[in-house]
Amino acid sequence: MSFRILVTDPLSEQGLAQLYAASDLEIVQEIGVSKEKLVEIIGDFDALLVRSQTKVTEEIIKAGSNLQVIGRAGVGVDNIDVRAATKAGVLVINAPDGNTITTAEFTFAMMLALARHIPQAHAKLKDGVWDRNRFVGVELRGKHLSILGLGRIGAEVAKRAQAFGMHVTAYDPYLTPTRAEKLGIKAATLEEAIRTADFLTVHTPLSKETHHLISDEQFHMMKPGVRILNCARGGIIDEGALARALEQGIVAGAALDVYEQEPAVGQPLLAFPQVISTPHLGASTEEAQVNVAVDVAQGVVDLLHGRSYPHTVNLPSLAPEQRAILEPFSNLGEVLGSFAAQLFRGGVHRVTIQYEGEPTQHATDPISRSTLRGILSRYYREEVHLISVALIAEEMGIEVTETKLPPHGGYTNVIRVTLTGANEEVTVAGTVLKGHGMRIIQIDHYPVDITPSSAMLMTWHRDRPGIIGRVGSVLGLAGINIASMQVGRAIEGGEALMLMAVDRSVSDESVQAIRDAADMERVAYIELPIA
Ligand SMILES: NC(=O)C1=CN([C@@H]2O[C@H](COP(=O)(O)OP(=O)(O)OC[C@H]3O[C@@H](n4cnc5c(N)ncnc54)[C@H](O)[C@@H]3O)[C@@H](O)[C@H]2O)C=CC1
Ligand SMILES: O=C(O)C(=O)COP(=O)(O)O
Repeated sequence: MSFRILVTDPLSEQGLAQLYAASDLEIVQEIGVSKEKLVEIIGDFDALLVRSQTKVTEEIIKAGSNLQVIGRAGVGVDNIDVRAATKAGVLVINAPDGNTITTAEFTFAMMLALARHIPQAHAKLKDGVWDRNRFVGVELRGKHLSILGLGRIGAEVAKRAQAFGMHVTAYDPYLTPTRAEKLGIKAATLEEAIRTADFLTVHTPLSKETHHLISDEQFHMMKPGVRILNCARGGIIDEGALARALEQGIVAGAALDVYEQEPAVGQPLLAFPQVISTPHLGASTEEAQVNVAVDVAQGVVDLLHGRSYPHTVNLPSLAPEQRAILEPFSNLGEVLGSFAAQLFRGGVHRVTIQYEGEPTQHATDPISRSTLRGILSRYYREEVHLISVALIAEEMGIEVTETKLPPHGGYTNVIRVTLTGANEEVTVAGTVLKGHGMRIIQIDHYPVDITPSSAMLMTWHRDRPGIIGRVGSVLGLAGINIASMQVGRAIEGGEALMLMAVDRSVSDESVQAIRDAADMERVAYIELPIA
């Protein structure tokens, strides 16, 4: 099998070398392709590689009928409709490590340039004016730097600022006091960070929460004379509010690398002499471009070949050893989910996945995703991807709850799936027995013990002699062998169920014949996702 990869933004050739080296990959470069052309051609590709220029919209993703992976050679994925990709089961990956230092250095270059008016003085001299009086700057030493977003880049900016004798304060909702202390940084609230800053720099992703994080209200809290930097994403700082703050003299200067609309030619902020600006160059060094292209190309190669990659944006990534531990539980979850969904007759309102024992010692998200896939595959017309299961459940209005309990009832591990609807509830539980594979151990309130198989038959009936024989003869006439069988009943002569693993599929006619022959309450033929 071979794969086709489309590259639409300029990526380092050195980074792409491993793609060219692989014999089963065909690489097509269409740099700067129009949206219309992209929609037209994307259907022929298994992977799309971009930087920040290509806007990967829902329309493009929908047209990408063969698309498996969208790779972003860099950090920010705000140019990719990740939700649409998730819904379509397309993995989005990025390369967040390769440009950290480059972007931190760039931010620092911008801070120094801003403090000392280097771009303005340079432009004057190039124009033939020797002016030593207009460009008196400020020192960084002793100034308060506030960093909003202390992630990879924010932390590297902090280190460099400390080397310059700045006092560093950071606001980041995920910053722990221990980490702040280790980095020698003052952790603050957003307001505190805003009020104390001489220099304020943003290093968050652009999200609903960070959009216009700095707007008129925040500018009015700032110390007059503050200097602002944005080398993260346009839109974190409200550009209109920044222009007003510059006009009002609150902001002494701003350094911008990123803009709400890019390319930002003609952006009114660029007309302010106190604003220095670059065309989204933060990650543009030879080193960073090789790094991110190598990383993302490796990610695409690994994922297309069924291996894992650590930087998946819309699916938690697992280390191979973790994968090996979780795989049997994920397979069990999918089987139980599929089983429960086939017993369920109405519309599911709620899915409860209960974990007991071993699975609770690990991240259960991958198991829950597989369980949901088992359930949703019954209802959804198209193939259900692990990437999109949570979103599909949300869109179908299904509430998903996970609970975790200590080991119970003699099993070291149990997964119990309960589907609840308006007037119906179905529970199926199972376990993984070391060296013996999965077992189904409970169906509703009946304890059972049976190895699930790809074809199963289940009956609900009143416990009485002769039932097994009648079912066996109908199956025998249809040429279907019973591989194993379990009978469960609460009390003698009461409600009972029979569960059989059969060697091949059972037709609707045979299901009806069993129902008639043994006067069964219900007979269900169940197919399970077992290879
Ligand atoms: N100008 C350029 O060319 C480049 C820009 N970038 C951008 O820089 C930004 C930071 O990148 P990294 O440090 O690699 O990302 P990161 O994910 O390591 O760090 C982001 C930090 O922001 C924090 N955060 C999230 N929401 C927040 C909020 N509401 N308030 C405060 N903090 C919040 C997170 O907890 C995290 O610590 C991204 O927007 C990225 O796209 C990255 C590389 C190059
Ligand atoms: O990595 C990021 O988030 C960047 O902003 C870099 O963007 P670029 O790849 O230079 O278009």
